[in-house]
Amino acid sequence: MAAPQNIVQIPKPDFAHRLSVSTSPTATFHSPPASFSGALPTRAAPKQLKPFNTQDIKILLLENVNQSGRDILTGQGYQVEALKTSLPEDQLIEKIRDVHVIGIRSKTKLNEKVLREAKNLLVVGCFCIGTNQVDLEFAAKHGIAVFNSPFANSRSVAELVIGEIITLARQLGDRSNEMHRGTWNKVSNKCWEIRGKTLGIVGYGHIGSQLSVLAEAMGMNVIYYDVISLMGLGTSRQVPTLNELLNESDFVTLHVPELPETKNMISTAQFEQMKEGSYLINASRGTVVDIPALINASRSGKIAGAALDVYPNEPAANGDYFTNDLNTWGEDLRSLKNLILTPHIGGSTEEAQRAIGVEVGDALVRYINQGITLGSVNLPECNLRSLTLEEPDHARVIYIHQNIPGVLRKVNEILGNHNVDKQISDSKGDVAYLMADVSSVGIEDIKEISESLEALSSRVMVRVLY
Ligand SMILES: NC(=O)C1=CN([C@@H]2O[C@H](COP(=O)(O)OP(=O)(O)OC[C@H]3O[C@@H](n4cnc5c(N)ncnc54)[C@H](O)[C@@H]3O)[C@@H](O)[C@H]2O)C=CC1
Ligand SMILES: O=C(O)C(=O)COP(=O)(O)O
Repeated sequence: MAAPQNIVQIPKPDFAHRLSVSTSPTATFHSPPASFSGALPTRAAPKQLKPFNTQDIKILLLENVNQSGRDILTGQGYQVEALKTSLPEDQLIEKIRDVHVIGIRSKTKLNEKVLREAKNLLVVGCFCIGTNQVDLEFAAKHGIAVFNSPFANSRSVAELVIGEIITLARQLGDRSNEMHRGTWNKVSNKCWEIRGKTLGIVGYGHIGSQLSVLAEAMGMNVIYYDVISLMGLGTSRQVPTLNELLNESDFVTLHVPELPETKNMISTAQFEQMKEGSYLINASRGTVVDIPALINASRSGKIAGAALDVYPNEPAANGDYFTNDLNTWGEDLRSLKNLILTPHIGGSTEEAQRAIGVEVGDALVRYINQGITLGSVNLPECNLRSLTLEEPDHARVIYIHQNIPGVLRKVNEILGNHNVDKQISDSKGDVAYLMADVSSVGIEDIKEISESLEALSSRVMVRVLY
């Protein structure tokens, strides 16, 4: 479980009025919480909170984000609404208009249409690995940072796949279903040990490489195919083409991201390349396998079984939704032999979900309170050591802007009237991120800096934290 977070100081009620500016986080000033001393260790005591209204930060968490993440966010005094499911697009649009932060998992599609309505949105937390469900480029161009948890559930997926390899090799799904129906069917025909068999891993990233180690420990030979050249763990071996992998493998398992290039990566031609009686496992994304082609390969006996955890269309909530209404081939798929179907549970373990909650929750707090973008998947990664107690009249200026010539000169003209203690700036594609800590500034100075930056034509988003 996450360590309990310190509760932020209760704001003085008249503070926003004294500032005579809105307390909207996209336009206003926030100080870091006393509980957070920054990503880099510092000897000086972290700066105490000045009173400000953190109650104003509204967060919507969808898809049953783990309690660990919710605790971190509510511990900061943010207003958190947590729902168990994702939302239909129209309801999502209604809700997203209001919030500064949204937390999602793999199901919620934050496409351009939805993000266009998200006028107050500062940051998206993907409480999962995949970020294919978010229009990352649109978000970046509108100054919305996106964070994820790049590997906290990798082990859970790898373990599920190990379980599926044995389950397929021993036809456990079918035997268990038969027993549930009262049928005793003791067979050894086409049931195998996995020792000495070849596992072909497509995509040798966090999950693929973790799986490689586990599979070798169980006596499998491991080969892998990846678009980049990677060092094999143990005695695993990279093969130069997907076809070579398909030709050699007894089990093929897919661990690539959802990309245009991975759409229907395994289709009729690829099934033809697979060994007679081999097995396919997909716990990556539903678009990677052409399901009608899989149905044909299974019916013809080309493959002896398959395990699917992900589907092109997945329901928003738990219930009896896995029908032809969801995917036209639903019933055909369900009728196949030695086919394990799971409802996208690869990363769904207590360990993984807790760790993801903490990792993404912390990243959101760091970003909201300090503007630190370390780990962001769509903005340049910038960090500055935190402000301390010895720096009482400092402010942190964050200027997200178009990556075009001449911007820094204009920004520094604005900041130039003050002492800039430290500054960092980086760019990624069309968007650049600047952080500067300025000293000896009062409320009026902060207001003036904020308004001057807001007026620049290169502006994407301005935030001032103090
Ligand atoms: N079923 C579930 O619950 C879960 C599913 N996933 C899915 O698994 C995917 C993989 O996860 P990680 O291993 O963490 O990702 P990763 O980014 O660490 O590794 C992906 C690997 O695929 C390779 N790759 C990309 N395009 C390729 C192509 N066209 N051909 C061959 N290799 C290619 C990359 O070079 C990289 O090495 C995620 O993108 C996500 O969609 C992740 C977690 C849980
Ligand atoms: O981490 C991922 O990318 C996954 O696919 C797991 O998604 P989930 O959090 O279970 O919706």
